[in-house]
Amino acid sequence: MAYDLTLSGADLTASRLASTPGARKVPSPRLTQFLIPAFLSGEECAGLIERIDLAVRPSTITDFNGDEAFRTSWTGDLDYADPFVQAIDAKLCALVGIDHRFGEPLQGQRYDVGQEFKGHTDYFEPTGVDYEEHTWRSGQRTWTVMAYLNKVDAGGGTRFFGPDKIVQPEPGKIVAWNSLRPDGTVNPDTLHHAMKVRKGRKYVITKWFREREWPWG
Ligand SMILES: O=C(O)CCC(=O)C(=O)O
Ligand SMILES: [Fe+2]
Repeated sequence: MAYDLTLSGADLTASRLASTPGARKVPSPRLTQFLIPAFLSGEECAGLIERIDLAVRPSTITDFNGDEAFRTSWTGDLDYADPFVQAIDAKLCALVGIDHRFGEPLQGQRYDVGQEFKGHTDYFEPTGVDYEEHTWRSGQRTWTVMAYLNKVDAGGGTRFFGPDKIVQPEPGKIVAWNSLRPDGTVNPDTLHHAMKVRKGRKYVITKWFREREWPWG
């Protein structure tokens, strides 16, 4: 069997996403990004929401910039020992074709009315004071796979500044992008803002992949 050795791991993930039924590539030369409607079922979304609500703590950020209102949401860590969580994790890893070992533990985020996560990138800023601490073991973040779990009554879109596009929450919808450029450097065009929820609540899960293995137990 012949392999095309000119394809990178990122290319393989992109082609895998592109061939997923219903997937759409965002037509921007500035970043590699895909949208997939209703990838998670209603049952999967409901089970995740229930678990996030049980686990919430105030969200944190790296490289604090002095703005106390920068990320005002809730984070709920999802327990990989839970077979339900494990199945969702496996589904997301299979979607991008990246081994589970390269992913961080799945996180949930909840935004109540007025909560947001202002403009940020998911990669660790190479010039940031926290860079070494966050990357020495598993390396930089590569792909982000995020799923919206519910319909938000008003607000709560994710604005991407590279393509200047707002992705609206819809139950089970995936937005996935690569934080790195083809040469492996970070891509500032992946800057995004989880906009304030105006009415209702918003739930998402985020799965971040790394260059090297995550220290799973
Ligand atoms: O909730 C969103 O729309 C985006 C979340 C996000 O950007 C993050 O958790 O890094
Ligand atoms: Fe983000």
